[in-house]
Amino acid sequence: MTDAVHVKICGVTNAAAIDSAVSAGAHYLGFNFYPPSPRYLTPERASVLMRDVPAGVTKVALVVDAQNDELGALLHAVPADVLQLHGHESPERVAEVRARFGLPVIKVVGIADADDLADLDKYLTVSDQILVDTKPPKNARLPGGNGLAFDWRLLQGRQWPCPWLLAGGLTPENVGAAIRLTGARQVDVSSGVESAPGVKDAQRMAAFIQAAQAG
Ligand SMILES: O=C(O)c1ccccc1NCC(=O)[C@H](O)[C@H](O)COP(=O)(O)O
Repeated sequence: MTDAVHVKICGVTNAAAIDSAVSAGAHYLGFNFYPPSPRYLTPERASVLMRDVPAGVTKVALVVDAQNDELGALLHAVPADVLQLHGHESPERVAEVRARFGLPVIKVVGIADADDLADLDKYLTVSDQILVDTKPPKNARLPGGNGLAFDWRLLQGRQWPCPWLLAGGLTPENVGAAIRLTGARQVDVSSGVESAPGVKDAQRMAAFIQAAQAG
């Protein structure tokens, strides 16, 4: 028997969403520190919310092209377990952040076509995990959390030496098919389990986790 698929619920913004995600079996919770996002939390607010996350659930701090002083202040304020780098961080920058701040790093790589998979390879030795997400369209307001899927067939037959998560436009309705096609053992979702931007829906989170783990 294989282990259950791990689910990351990204962009939780309040205690009710955290409770629902944890009760439904989320393995990771993502806290968003990108100010233009509808899921943004101040470090002060996030710190209060993160304190009540049970041990065993991984608290991920999502940042976009953050500089060292911002990261230092953030990690002083919040008890994050992992950093998610969701900007244009180079492999050298990922290695630097990991060494300087001493936390495991998830680097996000955006995929639109097969060429992007070559970029992904550059991060395999410097990042603890890779989050394989849809590349944001040029006119997108946000670098992630856009509810758009990429062509999952691009991942068929791929194997990487480090753990990875599949993201981008996943929903309770399509996550089973995405897992079957790609072989993902970890999945990440934000807008597909919301009733409005930044508002997580308890029923959709539970349905998503059930579908992922059945998948
Ligand atoms: O969600 C946001 O607002 C966001 C803003 C800036 C950078 C990343 C952001 N979200 C990233 C995530 O981790 C999402 O879970 C991932 O991109 C998938 O999002 P979705 O397609 O909405 O499930």
